[in-house]
Amino acid sequence: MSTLITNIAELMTQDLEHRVLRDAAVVVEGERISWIGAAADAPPADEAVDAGGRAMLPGWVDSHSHLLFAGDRTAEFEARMAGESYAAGGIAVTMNATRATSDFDLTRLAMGRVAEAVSQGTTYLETKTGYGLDVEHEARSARIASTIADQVTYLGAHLVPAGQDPEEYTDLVCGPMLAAVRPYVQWADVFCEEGAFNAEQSRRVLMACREAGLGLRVHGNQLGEGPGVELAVELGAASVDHVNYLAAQDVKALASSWSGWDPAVGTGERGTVATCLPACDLSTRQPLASARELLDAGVQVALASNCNPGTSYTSSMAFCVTTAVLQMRLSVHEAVRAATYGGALALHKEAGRDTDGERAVGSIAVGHRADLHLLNAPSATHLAYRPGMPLTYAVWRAGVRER
Ligand SMILES: N=CN[C@@H](CCC(=O)O)C(=O)O
Ligand SMILES: [Zn+2]
Repeated sequence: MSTLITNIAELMTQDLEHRVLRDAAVVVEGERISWIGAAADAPPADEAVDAGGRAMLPGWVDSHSHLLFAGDRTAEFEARMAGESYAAGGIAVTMNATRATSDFDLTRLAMGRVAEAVSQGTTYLETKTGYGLDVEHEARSARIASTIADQVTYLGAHLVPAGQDPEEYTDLVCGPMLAAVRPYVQWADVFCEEGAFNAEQSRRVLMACREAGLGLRVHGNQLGEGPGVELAVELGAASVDHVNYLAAQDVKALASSWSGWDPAVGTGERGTVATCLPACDLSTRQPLASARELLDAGVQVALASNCNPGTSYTSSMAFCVTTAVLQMRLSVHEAVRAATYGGALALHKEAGRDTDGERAVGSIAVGHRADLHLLNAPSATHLAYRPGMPLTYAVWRAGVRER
């Protein structure tokens, strides 16, 4: 079954050549893109969809979310808006609510969040464990996550539960908890921050997880300068996320991690993606991550929602893109790229890395997964020009029309 989507006013491909086509068309065959080009040259297909002069982008790739949770932290948010600072301790509130929720309800809640994200144009997403924090509940979160998300990250090292010895808990994370989640996860992450895990504990967790065959990610430099970025680069993590407080040597380390990468062809030795989480930064009243400086230094940047009940209770990638343009000084093209191709890069799913038989995501090109986002606007610029407007008009995920 093939579908021709024609009359696309602006097709922002986010491919390796950064092409933006005008008066374009796309043909979808099964779950992949089989043709793109000028609408006037489009081949026939089984069915046709008139895009009505709207703009099309790749579906958003949300490379950082925490969707396996129950409960609500409105009171903590209100306190923060009244001047309190964010602290890692709030995670325990969500841990208690999550543990007390049945498998059925936790699955239903997480599925609902995925549906919300997809209805806003997200077509590929990662999510994390991290609100179970014992062997049984981390394994349960990982198992449920593997049924609702495209990729799953083990975040047993999110917080040391009250009353537990930090070193003993770190042993648990590196040992029995890792073994229990291992069948369900591709990545491991650690919250390397004051009040969570120190550099030595973080290193221990990351090395054990790497030994177990997991790719690495780090929550780092969110609440102050710290060792997270340095550790992520040293251990070859795929991404370091938050990056609000960067010393000059952190930017340098991130940039040099990409020195063996050729962005024009998307090959070479990959570095550590800096993932910026602007919705979180606004909700925690942290300085917005310096995405402009990072891009100018040659770092590959992703934008992600960080959807979670504590610091960023939104899955709106459009909001992140809007903020990146209006407040972080990215161009619309750069912001959309960070929220599509950048996320794919952080998840090892970008063009050229189609090693496991699934199609590349985060860009529109022949052979890639047909993850398409049609805006109710003639150009992607409207994402910033009309902030907060519901601009998602249609979504295809792996070739299936979702909306
Ligand atoms: N910073 C660490 N973890 C989450 C927040 C977790 C929470 O407060 O529930 C984040 O990415 O912001
Ligand atoms: Zn997070």
